[in-house]
Order: sequence, then structure tokens, then C-alpha cells
Amino acid sequence: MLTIKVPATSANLGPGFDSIGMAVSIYLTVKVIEPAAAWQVEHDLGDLPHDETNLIVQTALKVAPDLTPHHLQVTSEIPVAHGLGSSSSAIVAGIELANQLADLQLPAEQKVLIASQIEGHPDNVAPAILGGLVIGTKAGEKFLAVPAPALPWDLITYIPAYNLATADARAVLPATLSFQEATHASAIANTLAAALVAQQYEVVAQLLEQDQFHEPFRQRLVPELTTIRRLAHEAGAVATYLSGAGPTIMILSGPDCTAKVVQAIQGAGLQAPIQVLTSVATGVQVERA
Ligand SMILES: Nc1ncnc2c1ncn2[C@@H]1O[C@H](COP(=O)(O)OP(=O)(O)OP(=O)(O)O)[C@@H](O)[C@H]1O
Ligand SMILES: N[C@@H](CCO)C(=O)O
Repeated sequence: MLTIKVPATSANLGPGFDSIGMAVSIYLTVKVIEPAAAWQVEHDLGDLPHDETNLIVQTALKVAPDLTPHHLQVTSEIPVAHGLGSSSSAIVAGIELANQLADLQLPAEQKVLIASQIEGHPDNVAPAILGGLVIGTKAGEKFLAVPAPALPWDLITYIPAYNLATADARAVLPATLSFQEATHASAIANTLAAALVAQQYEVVAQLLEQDQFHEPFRQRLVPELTTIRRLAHEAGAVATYLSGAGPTIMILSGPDCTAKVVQAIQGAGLQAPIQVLTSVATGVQVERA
């Protein structure tokens, strides 16, 4: 049986809006059961479609329109519309499904290009394909993705119960920034990218909370962000950022402080589930049994 496994991803890392993301240790798994008369997607992920309109199948058909329909069994640890790259995991799984069933032998750069064209930006899809921490951008007709070293901290992941669709979280962003605002925001992001690559983690820690592109505008959609950021600092965490479009909040902490940070958040009555994740070096994986 063919099995495709795609990691969740945490995008933006504060100032790296639409550009920086990392693969993390929870997964979407697609098992290809058998050929069928029509596409059938078995899952228990709520309202998502069970037929060929499912994003996984739609993506596969964009890549290989003549694919034979199959019965798929989908399980996912990645909460949908929560800022952990669920849509990217589905897109990457669909590309890999087409790649395997039609034997396309797509190179990784081609998968990043196709996935970024569908998603619009590479920050979730590139690490879901390549693994690790990736910095990328659209450049003309291409998408460029540059791997950087993994962060050295625990990823304390606070996952609110409510959904936040990316489209809704993008709708609150301003249509324009002034020249001065844009140059300052991108200077912060550029320096963060340089510090990530140079592994200057004291600089990384200072810049992760300096975003000017999206968090100031999205904060009202995720009111816990300010409180959690304060509690996390008091308990010794390194930095806190809004994961992807939210509402998940990512707290970076040295392993010695992690238990204290979790206790501080829970002790303050913030009751949403917390998972301590790690970054993962491997992107989409295929197994044949
Ligand atoms: N496992 C899945 N199978 C099929 N479609 C999915 C799956 N997961 C997500 N989707 C699609 O993606 C949509 C959610 O995408 P959205 O971009 O709003 O959230 P997200 O990807 O979880 O967040 P973010 O991009 O901020 O990390 C769902 O409404 C659904 O259409
Ligand atoms: N960079 C994207 C990630 C979610 O797709 C955003 O923050 O809107």
C-alpha cells in the first residue's frame, strides 16, 4: 500500500511574513487503499469533502488530470484552519499523490513551484516538502526556497479551540504600507533571515517579536497573544509569535524552561491544548508496503 506523510508547518516566525516557515512534528497521512469508480476520501476531519472536490484530490488532478480515481484514507494530527499549515499539507499530499500514481518523478524544486503557485506563497509548502526551516519567495515566474538551520528551542504550541481561516486573517491586513513602514519591516525581516542562517540566536530572539507586517493587525483576532507573550517571558521563554495566520500561538523556549512556561499559561486559566513539538528535518515522505 502507498502511504504519503506530510508534516505540519509553522509559518512567518514573526517578521518573516509569507517567507519563512518550518516543518514540525505532527502529520497528515494519506493511505491509498485501491482504485475505485470515483474518488472517495475517507476521513474524520469534519466538514471537508469526501469526493473529488477534496483539496488533496483537486491538487492531484491539477498535476495529473487523467489520474484513475482511488479510495483514499486520510488521517491528520494537524488541526484545520489553525495556523499549522493544514491546507499546505493537503496540497503537498495531492502533489505527491499525482507524482506517485502517474510516476512523474517530480524533483523537489518542481513540487515547491507547483505547491507555491497553488498556495500563493512558499512559507508553509516549502518546509512541508523539503523539511526543516526554509526561507523563500516568489521571484519572477519561479519560487526560490533556501534551507536554514533548525531552531535550537522547544516549540510550545498553544492551539485555541476556535478556527481562523487564512482568508479571514488576511482580510484584516492593510492594503498598503508607507515607504518608511515597508522598508523598516523588511529590514527587520532581512536581519532575522541573516541571523537564522548565521545561527546568531540572540539576534533571532530579539527580532522574532518585532514583526510589523501582520501581527499588529491580527492581534485583535487572537487576543490571547499579548497575554501569552507576557506570561512566556516571565517564565523564561525566548520569544512568542503567531503561527501562520493564527490562531495557534508558538512559544519558543529552552528545554529547561518549557515545563515552567506551560504551567504559567495553564495557571493563568488559558485552557486550550498545548503540545510541545519539535522541528523535523524531513518533509513529505512516501512508503510502499
Ligand atoms: N486534510 C485536509 N484535507 C483536505 N482539505 C484540507 C485539509 N486540511 C485543510 N484543508 C483545506 O484547507 C482549508 C484551511 O486552510 P487555511 O489556509 O484557512 O488554514 P491552515 O492551512 O490550517 O492555516 P495556515 O495556512 O495559517 O497555517 C480548509 O478549509 C480546507 O478547505
Ligand atoms: N503567511 C501566511 C501563512 C498562512 O497561509 C499568512 O500569514 O497569511
